Amino acid sequence: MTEMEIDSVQDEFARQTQSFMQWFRDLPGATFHKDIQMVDLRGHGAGRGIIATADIEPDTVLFTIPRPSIITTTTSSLATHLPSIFSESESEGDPSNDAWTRLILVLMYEYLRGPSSPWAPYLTLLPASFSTPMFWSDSEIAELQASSVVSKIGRDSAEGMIRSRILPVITSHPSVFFPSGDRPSDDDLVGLAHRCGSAIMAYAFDLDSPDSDSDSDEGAEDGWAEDRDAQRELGMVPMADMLNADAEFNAHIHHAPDFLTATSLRRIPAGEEVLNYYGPLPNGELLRRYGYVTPRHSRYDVVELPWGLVEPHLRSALSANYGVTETQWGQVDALLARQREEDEEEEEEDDETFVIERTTPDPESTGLFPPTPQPAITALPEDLTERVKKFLKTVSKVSSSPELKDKPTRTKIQLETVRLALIDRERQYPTTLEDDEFFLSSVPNTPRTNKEMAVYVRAGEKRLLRETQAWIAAELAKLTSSSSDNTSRVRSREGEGEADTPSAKRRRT
Ligand SMILES: C[S@@+](CC[C@H](N)C(=O)[O-])C[C@H]1O[C@@H](n2cnc3c(N)ncnc32)[C@H](O)[C@@H]1O
Repeated sequence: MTEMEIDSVQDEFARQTQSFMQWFRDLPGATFHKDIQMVDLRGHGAGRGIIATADIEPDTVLFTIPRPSIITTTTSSLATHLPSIFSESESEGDPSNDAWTRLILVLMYEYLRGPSSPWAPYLTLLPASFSTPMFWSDSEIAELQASSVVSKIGRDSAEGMIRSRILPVITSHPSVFFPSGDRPSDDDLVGLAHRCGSAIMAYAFDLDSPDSDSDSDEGAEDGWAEDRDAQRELGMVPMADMLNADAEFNAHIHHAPDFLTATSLRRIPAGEEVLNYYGPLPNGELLRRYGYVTPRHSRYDVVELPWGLVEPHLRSALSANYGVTETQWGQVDALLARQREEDEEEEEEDDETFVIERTTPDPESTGLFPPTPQPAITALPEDLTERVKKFLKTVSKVSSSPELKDKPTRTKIQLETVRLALIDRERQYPTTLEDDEFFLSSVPNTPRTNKEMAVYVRAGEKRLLRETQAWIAAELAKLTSSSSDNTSRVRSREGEGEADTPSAKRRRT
């Protein structure tokens, strides 16, 4: 780009910000604190953001967003044109009737209205393109290596959903969506739907009902859309969604019946960015939904460990060290299959995965991390421990080895086999942690390019795998020293019920 072209892009960016600010200030009931300002943070790879221009005290209302200015299925006029789709009673069972699909339709409708949409100045601020992996090339996605994020990108399923649930609604109502008669091609509509879907993913709020004056974030993290399929009100909240975010933050969105407010959680010094919170997301998930990663989110990193990596090590350890025979394996498999049927445990399949994560304290009410405890591995996932225990107990029923009746022995087998599975899991990534750290050593503190972000994600996962292996090694050492110190005591407890192991905090991914 020539300097003149750069200037004109910058002018356009500033002009759009200005016209949005004017539009926002003119909304009946909207407020915007005099000591904050919307700024251009593209130099930091963060688009627009809001900064404090003077020191701000805790509990200060930073801005107020009147509910009617939020784009939802009730505030947009699309609902009046398509009552059959938007009225709950009439649309029951309709595949386009979920909060996610309906908001995509609403957003597309408002985009297609152009300048006549009441939200036109706001819509121009939403990105036309996204840096989320959904839009990466195959070679960029390959840089995520064995991260489980890869299987969650879902471009094909999004495309399928758009073609089967969004396009038919739009093309069968041309007078609503294309009143001027100018109908974009199907491919253009699919492109717009992708754009709206990604905007919802990175910008939409999961709105508390206007009837519940709530600060409660139960179920949804800080009001951000979590469960995309649930029948809940999702909305695009102008200004609230201009706040960037981090795992340490200084502002909070409060949902009141008639308006939403952004409030400071602590003193925000002049020059500091006002930051919201998107939840305790691992960097992989932050990248998938929002297209960026930050060092502070690393504490929430996760790795998925499939049962398929654990079971072979259990089987070979039990065959080699405890003499379990082929015939006995046949009996074990039959017993396990029967138990599965009796328990109706659908999840307990070969492709079941377990989420390895650190035990991490929640941020304090100021939005800062508590100084202690530091995030650390304190246990293996409870569901993994349970599954291994069940497996070992079943084997001990058919095996003649007396050692398998001994709880410390079973714990040792469990730890050793999971450690081997973790090593296998780490080997699924084609590069080592050391390779990745070498690459990252020449990258600025906050990675920006797709490759940098991908390496950051996969390195974080490898670090977690190493930490878990180190934790297991320490547990095994404790077990060995306590068994040599207390052989007699351990023997006297043989056959006792298994004590509860500490459980890692469970988190959905
Ligand atoms: C709700 S919007 C925030 C406003 C956005 N910066 C804009 O200009 O429209 C969320 C998007 O902002 C960007 N973002 C938010 N927090 C960020 C951060 N800490 N670092 C970099 N980008 C960030 C990401 O692109 C994300 O998808």
